[in-house]
Amino acid sequence: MSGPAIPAHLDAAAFETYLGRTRWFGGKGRALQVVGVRRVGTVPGALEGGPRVVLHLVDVAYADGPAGGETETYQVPLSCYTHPEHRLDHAFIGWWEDPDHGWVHAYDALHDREAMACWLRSFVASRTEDAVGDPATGLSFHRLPGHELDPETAASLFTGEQSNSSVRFGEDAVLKVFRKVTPGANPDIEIHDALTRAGSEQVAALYGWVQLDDPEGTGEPLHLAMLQEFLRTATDGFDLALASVRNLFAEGDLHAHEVGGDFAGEATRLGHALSAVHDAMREGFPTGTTDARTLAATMGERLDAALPVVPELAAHGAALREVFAAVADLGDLHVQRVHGDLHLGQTLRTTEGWKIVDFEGEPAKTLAERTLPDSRWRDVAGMLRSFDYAPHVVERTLAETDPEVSAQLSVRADEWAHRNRNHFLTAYAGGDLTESQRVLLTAYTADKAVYECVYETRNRPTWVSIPLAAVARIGAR
Ligand SMILES: Nc1ncnc2c1ncn2[C@@H]1O[C@H](COP(=O)(O)OP(=O)(O)O)[C@@H](O)[C@H]1O
Ligand SMILES: O=P(O)(O)O[C@H]1O[C@H](CO)[C@@H](O[C@H]2O[C@H](CO)[C@@H](O)[C@H](O)[C@H]2O)[C@H](O)[C@H]1O
Repeated sequence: MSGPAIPAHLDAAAFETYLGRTRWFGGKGRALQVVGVRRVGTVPGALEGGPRVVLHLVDVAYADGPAGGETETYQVPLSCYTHPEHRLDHAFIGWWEDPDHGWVHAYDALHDREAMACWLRSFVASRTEDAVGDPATGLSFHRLPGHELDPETAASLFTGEQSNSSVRFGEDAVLKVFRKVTPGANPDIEIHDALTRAGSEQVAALYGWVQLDDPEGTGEPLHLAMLQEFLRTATDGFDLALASVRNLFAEGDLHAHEVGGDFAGEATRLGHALSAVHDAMREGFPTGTTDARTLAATMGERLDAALPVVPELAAHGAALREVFAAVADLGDLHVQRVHGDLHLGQTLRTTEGWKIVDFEGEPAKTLAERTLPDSRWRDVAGMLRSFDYAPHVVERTLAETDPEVSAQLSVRADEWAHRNRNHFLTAYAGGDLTESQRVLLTAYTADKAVYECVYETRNRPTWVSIPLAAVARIGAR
């Protein structure tokens, strides 16, 4: 811990209020208590008259969590001024008197381009492979070889829905500041590092990262942020899929292959891209085998945990358990590092082809679970589920304005999903699947749909019908 103490009571209240207002805080809607605020370092590169950027870790406990149980830790970098900065009122966190600096007016630094310029200058100062930082706090900035940064590039915060916060520097680089942090190597950095060094064309190149050495005394570093290539020609894969579906729905009499916005070519290219990324991850990380019975049991346990949250799943419980039980007969399964939470929203179409982003895995899993080797078919199943979501999201949007939306539309939705799933799968597998692969893929798809039922119930309750319908279809096979 460094720097003068800030009155603890003032801190906790200010952070508690702010967390509840942000998009990225994972505990929204729960009764939270900030049980600790740690000042862990200052970003170098402050200019005379500019803000000091002070990194804070905020420990949060929940009234509905286990008493004395685990807390979550969120990163909140503060941009500190000696006077109010009204242009940052929307990101105001608190103000207090500091023994060393007098009155401090503190704002979420991600919203402040002056503060983000300090991060960029620190990366520029950290010459390739030679970290710059503060030995007193263990904070360090790291760079990979091969890319020059311009310290004058202006910063702007991404505005989309995110569980972290990303800032782009012009059209050159994007800095993702991790919000919920856990000691240990961050999988997004770890995988981008390996794939960038291997020359993969399917990911945005890693330029650098920020870490804190051993803040918890466990010997594990804490990864705070990742700097990578900004993909300036990128369009979100899910948005592209929605546009394709709308095209099909607008052409009442035409089939998917006859419509201008047909997605099948993109689905094929996505299949090839995922296969290449999987091959690169297999080369870059340890591989092994896992007993199929263990996997089947884990899927069953996930269903058990989902039932109290989504009681409608009970009607399909027996059928789902049969699907999982079939996996148990498959013997030893090949496992490797995978993406872990792949869907169309994690794919970006650029002029140079498809890129895959966000290798952090499913947000609800622990870091240890997210970094375990797994079957490649988990990611394939994630994509298949997304090909089901896209047409049904458009269908339900249309139904909101026109409750009489035709049954014909539902048939067309299935047609779109079926066509694109098939193109993706054929490209990924390079031909037909074996019987064992089919059994495994069906189980992973069912498992993902169960996960989605829980995810939607907690985050977008009106969407839960989409994965529930998929569960019913899988169960009815
Ligand atoms: N390298 C990049 N270049 C341009 N846009 C990107 C890049 N990486 C991610 N994005 C965009 O930012 C969004 C959020 O990124 P993501 O890694 O999914 O963040 P989070 O972990 O917060 O969900 C993505 O949906 C994508 O549209
Ligand atoms: O992107 P995240 O890592 O935050 O993933 C979570 O949120 C996703 C939604 O944004 C969720 O994805 C589900 O909805 C998508 C449409 O919005 C759909 O394409 C996916 O197939 C579906 O799973 C994801 O499951 C969740 O972990």
